[in-house]
Amino acid sequence: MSGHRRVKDIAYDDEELEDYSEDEYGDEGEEELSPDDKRQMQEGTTKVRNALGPGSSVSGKEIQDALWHYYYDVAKSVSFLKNLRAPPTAKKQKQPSKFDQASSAAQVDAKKTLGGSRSSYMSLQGSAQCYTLLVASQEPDVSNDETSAYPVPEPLQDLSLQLTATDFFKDVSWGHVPSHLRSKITVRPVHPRARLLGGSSHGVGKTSKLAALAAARKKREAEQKPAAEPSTGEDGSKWQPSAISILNRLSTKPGSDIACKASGQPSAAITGVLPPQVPQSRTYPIRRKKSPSPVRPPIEEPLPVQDTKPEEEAKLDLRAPPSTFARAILGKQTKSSAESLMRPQEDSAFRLLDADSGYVADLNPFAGPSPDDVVANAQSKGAKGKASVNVANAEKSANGVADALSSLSLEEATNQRVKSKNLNVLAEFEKSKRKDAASFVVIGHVDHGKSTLMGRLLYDLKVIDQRSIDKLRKEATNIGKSSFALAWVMDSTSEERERGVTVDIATNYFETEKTKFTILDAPGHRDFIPNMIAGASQADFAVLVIDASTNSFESGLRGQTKEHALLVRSMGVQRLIIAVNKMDLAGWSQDRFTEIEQQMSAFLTSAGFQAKNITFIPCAGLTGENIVRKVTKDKMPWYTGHTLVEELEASEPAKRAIEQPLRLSIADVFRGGITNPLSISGRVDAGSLQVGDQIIAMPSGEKAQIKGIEVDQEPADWAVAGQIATLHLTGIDEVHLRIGDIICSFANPIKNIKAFTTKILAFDHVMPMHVDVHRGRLHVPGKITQMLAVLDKSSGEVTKKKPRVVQPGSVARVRVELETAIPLEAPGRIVLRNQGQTVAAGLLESAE
Ligand SMILES: Nc1nc2c(ncn2[C@@H]2O[C@H](COP(=O)(O)OP(=O)(O)OP(=O)(O)O)[C@@H](O)[C@H]2O)c(=O)[nH]1
Repeated sequence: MSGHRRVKDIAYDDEELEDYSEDEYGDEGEEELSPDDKRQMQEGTTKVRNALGPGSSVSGKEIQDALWHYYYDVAKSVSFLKNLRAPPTAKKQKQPSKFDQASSAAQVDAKKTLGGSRSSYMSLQGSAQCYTLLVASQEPDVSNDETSAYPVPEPLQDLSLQLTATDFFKDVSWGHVPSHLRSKITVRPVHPRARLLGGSSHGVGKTSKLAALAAARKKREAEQKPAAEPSTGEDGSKWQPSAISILNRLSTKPGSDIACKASGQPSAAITGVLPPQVPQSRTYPIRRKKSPSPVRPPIEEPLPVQDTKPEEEAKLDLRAPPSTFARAILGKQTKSSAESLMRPQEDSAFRLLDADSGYVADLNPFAGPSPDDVVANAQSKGAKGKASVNVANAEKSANGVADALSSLSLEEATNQRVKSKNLNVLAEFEKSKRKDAASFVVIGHVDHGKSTLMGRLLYDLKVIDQRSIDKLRKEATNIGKSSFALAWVMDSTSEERERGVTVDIATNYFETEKTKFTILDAPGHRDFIPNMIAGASQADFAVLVIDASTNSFESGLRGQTKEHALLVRSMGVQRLIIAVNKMDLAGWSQDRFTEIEQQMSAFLTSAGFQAKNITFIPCAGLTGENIVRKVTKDKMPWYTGHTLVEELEASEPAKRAIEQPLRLSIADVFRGGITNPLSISGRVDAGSLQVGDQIIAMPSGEKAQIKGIEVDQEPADWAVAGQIATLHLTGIDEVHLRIGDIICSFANPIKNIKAFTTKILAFDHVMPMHVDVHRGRLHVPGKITQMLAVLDKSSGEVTKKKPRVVQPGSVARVRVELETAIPLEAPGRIVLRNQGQTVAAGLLESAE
């Protein structure tokens, strides 16, 4: 929703506010693209069309789908669409594989014999990468119908790319199957997947706007086409697409066991001969036209199959049998019910592990204390300082499974007490002569070259060896993304590599003579701003990457370049290095560099950065100019300043709040091995800690003890503010530790609060509204309940009391209430977001 409409919709009444956020967002998202999306789509379509040339047969819809899929990235969309239309022979010059040879032979054959008439289709070109095959019966093609869980793409126009499965397998001996038994092969697109669009696994936990729009579009299309109805059975019951696709896979071959069971014929595996031909309705149990339940049949009832005898129907229960664990838990008392859940065709291998077979002894798991009780008992005994845990008691009371657990708990219990060296950490830090530690977040609009720049930095500093880079180059080239090889040093997940888009913060390390640096490479795409906020919350300073090439700088300004800069400033970052990147594409032009420098300086100083804390460096991450090695005179004779590394080194060490109470924001929680079963990592925001310290985790309020510390991936006795440390903990369960929680000193914990007053800088119109409150990795829903005052930007004095709306760019004081209490304290920094947009960033003034 635009800020303009929001102003009109102001409602101070709490009840009205309740309805404000999610429903409206969902509806609007389903209706249409946002104006920004529309603009990007329009611009992108024109650019792609131009790049493809007038002779291209690519449709407008295909272009828009590609732009959507690649986040409006024109280059990627063009290359995808070109590949889509490229003739199969043009794709690879190298020796074709046996499969390729067979496939092209089949295509030639099919062209000769079948001409242009095609009843179904299959794109062979590119199919290996993009599609998986599903074999469906020759009955009405459910996977091709609109209600299918896997809608099939539009048929390709180029007939050389279209073949039926029957054509393809025509010359294969087992293809001589009577025509009424032949199957059709349909394609199931693997992409796009909603998960990537929906943000990272660490992230928001709800579908992104893009994913919501895509889902809505799909839903609308399905609703508009009555052709979807053929999936209704004779009795009017609708088949469940997902269930059907599962059954399709289970009933692929007429001779398979399941198909034989459905038909009442013995399977080939049992008889050693192929089954006689059977009527189709018997062969494929998916045609459950008399199904009484369209969703899932009741457990006791067999899957209804047309013309199938009742006792045979029972054999069609396709449910998975209970696991060994489930059977062990169910034990003998529930044997009959367990038995009733078993499929009749269960295999003998499974029976070997059957609870009745003797491998799992008579188990009555409820006779003694539960495994959790045993662990808890042992832990509490350890915590009380008893020298030894009463293992005998545990053995007596627990069954076999619990015995194993009790021995584990014994070890954990004895580890509970970790002796502190009682170090004077401040003195240790002073005399340690450790290199300075600094972490910086790399920010900027999507695709401006952040990851490539960092990959180049690590490569030129020899943190990454030549072999690893060669390997990445090869892998990137194999999927047609050779230009992303350096970015892959940072972007390590398959999703990120496939899409060429960073999703979550990537961390890497390097050191120079003076300083140990931690790189926090942030995603540039606006859907992943929560992850960017998380990265920025751990940074001492920021590197803002700007693409200098034509139009890119300008589109970045309308996109995330300004938003990221404002966000980091609001989160306390004062120093900014601006890498004016891709200077190779800007012809190493001094004019372009100066233009960017002037525009950005004006904006950044108005946003609260001091001119002395901003530095501009012209560079090219891809080719490596001015990153570690200086640019040669023939390219940029006009530049005599620092390289990026020199500028990083020149950054003054950030002031550390070492003497304040301990505050560490958890960035990750992980289970280690036997020696360190539970660990967390995060930046020490304030204070210090050492091995043996008692700490408290907030908001859970649970205590724990530090068993070990790692700093810079090496064991350490202590850590201080500014360092990113890994803590191995004992005496706490992992359920009490979540990403975003705060680790505090035992003596001085942070408070959980449910409301606060904050001074905000408005990015958008701000009014009483629902907001997500972000603090580092933590974010909770809340709402702005009171608009207290508009403030003068420089003096902070009240210029207007109780405003109805705060305009973008203004500073104001508002009161925020949270749905759940979280650990926050003044002067903490928070970001307020609404419907995926950053509306304000603020400094906490008082907590309630
Ligand atoms: N010509 C040229 N291309 C570059 C340069 N730096 C990056 N690129 C290309 O720009 C594209 C995007 O680069 P990335 O490093 O993935 O961009 P990013 O900013 O990290 O992208 P996100 O993290 O997804 O926001 C890739 O194709 C790079 O090869 C450069 O200096 N010159």
